[in-house]
Amino acid sequence: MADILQNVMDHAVAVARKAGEVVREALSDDRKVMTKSSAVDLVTQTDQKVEKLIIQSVKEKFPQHRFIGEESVAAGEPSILTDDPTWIIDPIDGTTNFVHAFPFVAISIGFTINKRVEVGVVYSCLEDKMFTARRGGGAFCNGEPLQVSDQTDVHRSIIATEFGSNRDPEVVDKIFSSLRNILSLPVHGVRGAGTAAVNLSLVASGCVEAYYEMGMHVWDIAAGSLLVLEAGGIVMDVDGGDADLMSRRILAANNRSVALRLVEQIAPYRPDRDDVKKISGKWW
Ligand SMILES: O=P(O)(O)O[C@H]1[C@H](O)[C@@H](O)[C@H](O)[C@@H](O)[C@@H]1O
Ligand SMILES: [Mg+2]
Repeated sequence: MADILQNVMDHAVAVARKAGEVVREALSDDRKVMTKSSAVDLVTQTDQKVEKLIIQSVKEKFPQHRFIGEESVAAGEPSILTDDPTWIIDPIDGTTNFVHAFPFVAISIGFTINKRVEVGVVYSCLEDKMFTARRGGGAFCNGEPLQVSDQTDVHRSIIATEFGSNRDPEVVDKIFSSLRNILSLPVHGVRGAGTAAVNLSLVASGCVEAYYEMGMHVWDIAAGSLLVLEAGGIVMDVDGGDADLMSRRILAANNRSVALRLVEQIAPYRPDRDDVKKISGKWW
């Protein structure tokens, strides 16, 4: 088992690095948006190209493994997490950043067995930072160990979050209600890198105390959530319950006391789960 996980880690790092090269090259000449002009959840050809590259390369080495990838799911593949070894891939986390050349873009690769993340790799490719974690083995950035912040006072904290891509007025109201509550606690600041994977790596690195969001997907958070746990932090639901990878809700923090102060301030809502989709009139 340990050997398999080491092989998975090595392969994930190698393929994330290769993917990062493709993203960096595309930054100067291939950022055209494929989505219709009014859409805010953007997709580019580079997202699709990079996901293909990652999946092909993993399939050659691990033919029995399953995949959940952002672009494959968009193309109709199921997004069901089973007990089988599964690679959970976001080829470009921060596609909107990529399109605008806003400099935080990550390749996120999580690997689960029995529905639990065992390996997490987040490559913040414009910063050239390779974040890695193995369950029980610590979290690292470019080989240096990571540790969450030791701040216990939420008033001395920076909290990361995102506005997401849902423009439903009720959802937008909830987002602003949470923000107003948290800002007026008060806290030192609120930030957002534009990518869940990078926000989670910022928690793991001790640069922000917490990150919360509702509406992102499993491929945005699978790898990063292990980084936070392995750097000594915690991951839970935004209502303080157990974390659920497929729920599209996350609160990751340096410690329980900061997390629970945030739970009191967050106005929760429930996006449709990642593993419940209506296709041709049928739920699966
Ligand atoms: O779509 P990508 O860029 O893979 O993922 C991002 C979502 O689009 C955005 O809505 C969300 O706020 C962000 O956290 C996520 O990483
Ligand atoms: Mg993403």
